[in-house]
Amino acid sequence: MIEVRDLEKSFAGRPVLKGVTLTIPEASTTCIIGRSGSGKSVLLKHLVGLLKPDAGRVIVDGAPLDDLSYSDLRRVRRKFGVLFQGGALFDSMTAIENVEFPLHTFTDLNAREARRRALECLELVELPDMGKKTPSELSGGQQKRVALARAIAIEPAYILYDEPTSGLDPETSRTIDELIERLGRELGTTSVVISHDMHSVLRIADHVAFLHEGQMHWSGSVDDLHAATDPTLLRFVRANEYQIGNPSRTAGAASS
Ligand SMILES: Nc1ncnc2c1ncn2[C@@H]1O[C@H](COP(=O)(O)OP(=O)(O)OP(=O)(O)O)[C@@H](O)[C@H]1O
Repeated sequence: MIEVRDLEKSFAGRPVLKGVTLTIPEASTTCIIGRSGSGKSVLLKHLVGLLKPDAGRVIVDGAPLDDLSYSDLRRVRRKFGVLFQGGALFDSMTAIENVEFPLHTFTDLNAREARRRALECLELVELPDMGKKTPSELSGGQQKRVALARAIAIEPAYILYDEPTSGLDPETSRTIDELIERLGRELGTTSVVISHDMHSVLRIADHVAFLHEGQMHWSGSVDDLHAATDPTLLRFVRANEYQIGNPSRTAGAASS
């Protein structure tokens, strides 16, 4: 479980997170939604200790990140796979080398074992034959899948996704959503997904957290979301061309 308590972060005196509190339960998918610039990526980076809060804390499986030594923090980071916005693959490496990278960094696997595990991961994301290609030879959707294979390579307990479907067409987005759902189910991971795409959120989320003006304005289950009456939340959802609380539209979205 990840607990975020009263998290505050400013950049150059400008507050981005103004006391964010959130609990991310295990073995489920939490989607963080919010307007562009509301601080979603900044929040995500705090979860894995890539940014240090000005105040407040992040507690991962009972361990407060701010109290950890470098080696303990490294051990906690080993629990995370991260799919950054844009995939962030290394252009100079082939797909399989990208997937092997965290295995060489975080595990004691030898070259042959790392290769075998990387191949397994490419199979899990249904790209078994793409290992020798470089990122520039892959489509946007394939790049995301390779990045996903890299994120799951070390068998993380948590996978963080920063807008995994941005820039993809609806069909490819759906494939990525299905993959996120399947990997969560099969690997038993806890997923945290930042998304603008309400169709995607409604497909994959167990819990939804709405970040607004630096604060966790609303959070609840998907059922709660359908029953929500909070005007700020509804404005955001409607601005994203989604109608909640309407089963026929929801059913259509789930199968579109
Ligand atoms: N390292 C940084 N230095 C200075 N400002 C930053 C830094 N990281 C983020 N910011 C600022 O913090 C604010 C929130 O950024 P963040 O990337 O978290 O937004 P977001 O909600 O993820 O937006 P989007 O949906 O567009 O990706 C922005 O104004 C951004 O410019």
